[in-house]
Amino acid sequence: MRVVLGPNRYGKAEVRLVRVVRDGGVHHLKDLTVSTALSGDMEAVHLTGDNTAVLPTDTQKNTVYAFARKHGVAEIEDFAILLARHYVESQPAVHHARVSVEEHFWDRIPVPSAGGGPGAGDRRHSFVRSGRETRTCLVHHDADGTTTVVSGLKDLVVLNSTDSEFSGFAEDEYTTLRPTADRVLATEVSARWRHLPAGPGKAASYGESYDEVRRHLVEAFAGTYSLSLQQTLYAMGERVLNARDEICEVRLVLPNKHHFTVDLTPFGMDNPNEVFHAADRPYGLIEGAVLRDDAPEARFSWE
Ligand SMILES: O=c1[nH]c(=O)c2[nH]c(=O)[nH]c2[nH]1
Repeated sequence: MRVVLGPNRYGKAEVRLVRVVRDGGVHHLKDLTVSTALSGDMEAVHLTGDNTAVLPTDTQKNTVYAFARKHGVAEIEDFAILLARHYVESQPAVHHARVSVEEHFWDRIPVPSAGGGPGAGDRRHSFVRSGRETRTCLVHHDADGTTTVVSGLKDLVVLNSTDSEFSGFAEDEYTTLRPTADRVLATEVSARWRHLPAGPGKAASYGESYDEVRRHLVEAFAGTYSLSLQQTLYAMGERVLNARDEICEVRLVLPNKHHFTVDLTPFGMDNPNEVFHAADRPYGLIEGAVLRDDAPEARFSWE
């Protein structure tokens, strides 16, 4: 028996970066959490403690801040690609880089004004952290020249207060769930979508692509008469793939945020689907991938 080193990578996790762009007196914010991980010829460091091949995680972190200053931060995918290529192309021992970025949104604080007179509008340098979802991306760059891009979002909470049923399910001796023809359907969407290798089509930036995929996901959730969350999941993925040529696969994680009608009969009241207990756990967890049948090999895209 011989012991060998298995797959490994190392990097800096969750570098918090805020970049302010000063456009005259009007400021713009980018608030990111960046994680980098490198792999390659790392036998020596693990087996003998020889650090020659190791670009320190501290350096990886510094590069994130330096690149933010040098190149600015536009779309998170572009920033991640720049970093991933830099680590691989500048370090002979590094054969693969994985960069993940989360973007936290901020909204401008509106200026209060009496009757919308002079001074009405948005503050130039004051922001409130948005209640919106978090935008994400995961980029890999390999020494063979391959770059893969997965974009995504998380913490997007949506709810339909009707147009959702769940019935006709399998039953056994442990089943107590009653079929329902009208329930609340709520979920916190985690979605990731894989771009075709060429990236978004000529006209589409990653920003436009993100806005459109998000719109399609939300509209598909709202517009689907749901017989199960699984069916809604498929409809959401299918809608994105039909609408967006640059995407070849969508992966969704949808917790079923159960809303149970409260029994008010002890108080002599009915409850015609109006008062609910929003349970936080346990929750159903529905996960699935929807993809074009001609999608290219994913290789390391999702890792
Ligand atoms: O949409 C649903 N899918 C399920 O698989 C399931 N299981 C369950 O108890 N409720 C639901 N709802």
